[in-house]
Amino acid sequence: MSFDVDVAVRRGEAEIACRFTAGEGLTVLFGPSGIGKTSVLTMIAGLLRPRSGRIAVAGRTLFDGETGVDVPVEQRRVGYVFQEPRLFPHMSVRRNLYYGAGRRGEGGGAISDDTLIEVLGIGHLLDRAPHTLSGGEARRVAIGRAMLSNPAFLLLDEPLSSLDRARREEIMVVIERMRDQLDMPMLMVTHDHEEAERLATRIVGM
Ligand SMILES: Nc1ncnc2c1ncn2[C@@H]1O[C@H](COP(=O)(O)OP(=O)(O)OP(=O)(O)O)[C@@H](O)[C@H]1O
Repeated sequence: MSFDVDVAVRRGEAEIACRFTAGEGLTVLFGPSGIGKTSVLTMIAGLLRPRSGRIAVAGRTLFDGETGVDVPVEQRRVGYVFQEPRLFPHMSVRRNLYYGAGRRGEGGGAISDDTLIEVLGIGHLLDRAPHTLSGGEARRVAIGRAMLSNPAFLLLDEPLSSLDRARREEIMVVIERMRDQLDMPMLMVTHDHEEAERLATRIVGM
């Protein structure tokens, strides 16, 4: 089981509850704007505490309201790709990419750095500054930065939003390759039906 999630939380006026299990590959959390998809990702990441419930990823319990387990965010080994790329503006692409790489232990991650940079198609961008990148390039670097921190699982929050058609296609191809080539649980949020249908191994409706 890659994701085993059963959480509830209140945010302002909104009561958010979500329950699903998913196997290997890419799980898509699908639903309309405001339903609570981002909130679910932040609970799985450990940035928002559920009022109750349980979160396990790849067999490891990260939160359990009954037994009091609540693994801190920095120990969850989560790769989080936010809705906006959020690259550090004063660092080159290379330094952005390797920002979290100190966490890689002996033997590196599930994929070598060179392979990852090749899959993402960002090898020619390493010495560039973030403000010189297109939206699609910046997204690919943000995905690379998350992956190079050697995460145990990957959370992607609308990684295709606000990109034009060509850039969306580029990122979709990258996500498909990661889904098919990496043995890593991936959970992606979208409100776009076509994206969900194309990329998901399993779709969870919210
Ligand atoms: N800090 C907050 N204070 C009050 N209400 C909040 C807060 N954060 C989120 N909410 C509310 O919780 C609900 C879920 O928000 P969330 O961002 O998780 O939804 P979403 O499905 O990811 O939406 P979108 O697709 O628009 O990003 C919304 O109704 C939102 O208004």
